Amino acid sequence: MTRADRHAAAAPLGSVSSGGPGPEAGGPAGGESAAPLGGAGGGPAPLVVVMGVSGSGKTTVGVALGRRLGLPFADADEFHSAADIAKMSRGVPLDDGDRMPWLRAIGAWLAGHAAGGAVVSCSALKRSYRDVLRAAAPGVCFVHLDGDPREVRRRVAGRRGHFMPESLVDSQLATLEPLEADEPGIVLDLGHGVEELVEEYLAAVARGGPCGGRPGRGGR
Ligand SMILES: Nc1ncnc2c1ncn2[C@@H]1O[C@H](COP(=O)(O)OP(=O)(O)O)[C@@H](O)[C@H]1O
Ligand SMILES: O=C(O)[C@H](O)[C@@H](O)[C@H](O)[C@H](O)COP(=O)(O)O
Repeated sequence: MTRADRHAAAAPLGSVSSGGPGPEAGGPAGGESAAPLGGAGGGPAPLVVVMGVSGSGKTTVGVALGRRLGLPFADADEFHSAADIAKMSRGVPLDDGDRMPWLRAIGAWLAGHAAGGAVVSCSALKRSYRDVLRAAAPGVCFVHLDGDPREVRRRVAGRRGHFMPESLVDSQLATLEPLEADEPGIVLDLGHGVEELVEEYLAAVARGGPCGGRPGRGGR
């Protein structure tokens, strides 16, 4: 049993506190009005990765999006090994070698949910990391929460009970590679309200944008 599985067994539904709900903790991500929306125009169910640096709001928005879409939610934090968590807790950024098995595990989770749709929050900072996720789950759409680094630092500094120190935000920002034109996804302003961001995602889908059908519509 992985750390993620163990967490999932005990995790509450729909929590957005440190770590958030683990893989499979979601089932459908809770919520009163959790009607599965499916893909735009009756297309495939959404398979969404909410990406961005630590503190951008991935977990919070991912939970809200999963709830709104009526889809399972998983937080990539729950796929980290204990060694990864210890390393970040010491203020040492993960490297590619640390991240690859983690990304493959998240990709496997996405692949397992490709038919019904799902939402994952995962930093997915580099193109090469997103390539790993896309290789496992070709229909995935990335929702990048981007914006003011000062707001990101403020959020991480104010967050309690999370292993990620504020000192690692600069490394996260330096590592971040924005979505490229051929990567299906959208960019949203992390400074907007959570429900506003959910609405912005839904509006982008309704417009038939990059996440409006899958796979493979590039551009934004
Ligand atoms: N859109 C938002 N507006 C205001 N605060 C937010 C928003 N999204 C997240 N937060 C807050 O910012 C902090 C970091 O959010 P979190 O979802 O843990 O980010 P991440 O998963 O990207 O590290 C949390 O305290 C959360 O409540
Ligand atoms: O690739 C990484 O270095 C980590 O995955 C990192 O990006 C992630 O952000 C941490 O797990 C902190 O968790 P939060 O992003 O939820 O703050």
